[in-house]
Amino acid sequence: MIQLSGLTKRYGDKVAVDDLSFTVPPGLVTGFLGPNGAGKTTAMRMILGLDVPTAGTATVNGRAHHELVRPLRVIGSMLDARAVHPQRTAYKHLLYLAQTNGLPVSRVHEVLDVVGLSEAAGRKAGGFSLGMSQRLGIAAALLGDPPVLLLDEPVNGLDPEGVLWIRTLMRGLAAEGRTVLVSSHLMSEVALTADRLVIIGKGRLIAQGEIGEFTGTGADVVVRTPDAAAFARRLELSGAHVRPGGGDELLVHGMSAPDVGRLAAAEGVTLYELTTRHASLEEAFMELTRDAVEYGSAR
Ligand SMILES: Nc1ncnc2c1ncn2[C@@H]1O[C@H](COP(=O)(O)OP(=O)(O)OP(=O)(O)O)[C@@H](O)[C@H]1O
Repeated sequence: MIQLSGLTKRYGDKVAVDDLSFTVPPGLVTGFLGPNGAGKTTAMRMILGLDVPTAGTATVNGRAHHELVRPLRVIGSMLDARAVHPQRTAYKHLLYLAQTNGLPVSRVHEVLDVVGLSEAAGRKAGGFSLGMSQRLGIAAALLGDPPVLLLDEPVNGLDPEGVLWIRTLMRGLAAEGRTVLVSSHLMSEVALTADRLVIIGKGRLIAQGEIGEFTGTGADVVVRTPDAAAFARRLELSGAHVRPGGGDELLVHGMSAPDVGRLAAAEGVTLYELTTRHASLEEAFMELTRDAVEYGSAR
């Protein structure tokens, strides 16, 4: 489990992470979402003890990172897959990590096998494709067989096969009971893998919950009725926000389909259609983070 409590990081006047509190439970993949510059990497760096918080705490299984005796056995991470000495072979890179962290050499062979790099183990990491580098980064994260995994944008720049591989791996790791936190700035990408979402913008928590809870955000009720104009006024009087959908169609916001149906029945209004239109996850994400985009495009 990862726990953030009032976590804050300031760089001069800039607040990169602002009073962030949330819990990442075990046994699930949690997507850590936010537009570019939202503070995801900074928060992850503080969880990993690479940056010191200005205020607040981040703990991994109840301890701050610097209190962990064998950190790689508790939390494995991939922040920047390219951050490997280019002249070092994949095997040597993992061997060095294993030896400096008191892990058995047998683990090096095991993780190379898990990520499908056994054949390329003797090649220099500097010559690796992005996909191979990501696999090596994941191998390093898995080296200590940790119960907690933290991956920063792991599918960035991968081909479809690589994306599918990472998704399947993350789901498998969560199914084994591990805590998996994976960041992304694309909702569509996380939606296919994550069970839960934590959404941040400008360093602050915007929303969190199970993935199904987000599709309801921004849902419109579509109503078709021959009395469109009159029923629109009646809906507005009841507190709904109504937009004309063209012809006999109304798009109702802020009132559920059952409530719209009940109002129509009470008013004796004939309905041809009454449908809840769920916003896609991507729409929900854009809606939630609209005011939190650091460099939004002018509209
Ligand atoms: N070392 C630093 N010094 C000054 N500002 C920083 C530093 N590191 C991050 N920032 C700023 O903090 C904010 C959050 O950055 P961060 O990289 O954590 O965001 P992110 O959500 O990971 O974004 P991305 O998806 O683009 O990687 C940004 O405005 C960034 O410019």
